[in-house]
Amino acid sequence: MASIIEIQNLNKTYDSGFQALKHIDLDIHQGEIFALLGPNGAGKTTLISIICGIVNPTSGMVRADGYDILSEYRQARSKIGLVPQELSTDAFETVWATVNFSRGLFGKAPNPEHIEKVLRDLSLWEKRDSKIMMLSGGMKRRVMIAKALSHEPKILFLDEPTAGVDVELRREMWQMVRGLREQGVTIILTTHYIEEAEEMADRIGVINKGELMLVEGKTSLMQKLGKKELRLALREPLDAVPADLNDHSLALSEDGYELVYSFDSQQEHTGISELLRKLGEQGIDYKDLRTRESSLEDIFVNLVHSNDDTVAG
Ligand SMILES: Nc1ncnc2c1ncn2[C@@H]1O[C@H](COP(=O)(O)OP(=O)(O)OP(=O)(O)O)[C@@H](O)[C@H]1O
Repeated sequence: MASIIEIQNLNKTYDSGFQALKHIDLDIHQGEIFALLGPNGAGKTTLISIICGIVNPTSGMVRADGYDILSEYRQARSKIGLVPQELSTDAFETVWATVNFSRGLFGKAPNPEHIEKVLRDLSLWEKRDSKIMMLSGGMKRRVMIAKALSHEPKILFLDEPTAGVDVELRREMWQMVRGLREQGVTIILTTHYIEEAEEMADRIGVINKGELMLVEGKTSLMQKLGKKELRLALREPLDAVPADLNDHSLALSEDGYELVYSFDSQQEHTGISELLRKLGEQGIDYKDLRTRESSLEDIFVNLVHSNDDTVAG
C-alpha cells in the first residue's frame, strides 16, 4: 500500500533535556484512518506537531506526500490539515470568512465552490453567515475542521477530536470523519477514548513514553491479543482447581466461587464442552455462566502496563 507519510528514526529531545520521542519509524497508508493511542504525556502531540512543522525534530526524517517536512516545508505543509486540541477561532468573524481566510494562509487562490462543499459536508452551510461566537460547541469544532480542510489537504490530523464532547456529538463526529475518508482524505487521530479507535480506525499505533510500541491493523490486533473468558459461578466453593482439570487454562477466584476459563477466540475448538462435561463428572455444579471478550481497552491497558513493568524492572 502506498505511504502518504513516512517517518524514519525520528527523535525529539526538548530543550529541557526531556526525550519525548525515541526512534520512531512509522508509515501511514494513503486513505486510511490511523489512530494513535497513548496515555498522557506519551508523545502524541509532539509527533503530530513535528509532522505539521510546529515543533522541530532533533533528528530523523519525515516526508508528507513525498515532501520532506524540513527542506520542502511549504509543499509538505500544504498537503496537511491540522485540527488542534484547543478550539481557537476568531469569535467575531463569520463561519465563511474564517474558513475562506484559512485557505488564503496557504497561498491558495480563492475557491468558493470548495469552501461551499466543505461547509455543506460539515452541515455548516446554513450557518455560513453566523458569527463563530453564536455557534454551539459542536459547531465550533466543525468550523475547526472546515478550516483545516479549506486548502484541500490530502492528510488530516485530528488531535483528540472528541475530548469533552457528549456521546451524541461524538457519534456525529465519527460519521463525519468516515465521510472524509470516503472522499480519499487520510486521517490520523489521537485519542484517549479507546472506543473511538475501536470504532473508527483501520490501524492503530500505541505510543508510550516516547516509544512506538506497536502498529497493527485493528482487526488483527484484536484477534492476536484478544482473549475470551468463560466465567462459571459455582454453587459450592472450591479450595483449588481440581487436579483433573489442570490441563485446562483455569483460574479460581479468591473466595472459591468462580472458575474462569480463558480460551483463544480464534480457535475452532474452544474446549468449552469438554470442560463442562468434566465439571459434570466431578459433580461441580454452577448456577450461572457468562462469556466475556477482551476489548481494545483491555489490550491497551495490558500493553502499557507490561511496558511499565519492564521499565520499572
Ligand atoms: N516544550 C516542551 N518542553 C519540554 N517538555 C515538553 C514540551 N512539550 C511537551 N513536553 C513533554 O513531552 C512529553 C510528551 O508530551 P506530548 O504533549 O507530546 O504528550 P501527549 O501524548 O500528547 O499527551 P496528552 O495526551 O496529555 O496530550 C510530556 O512529558 C511533556 O511534558
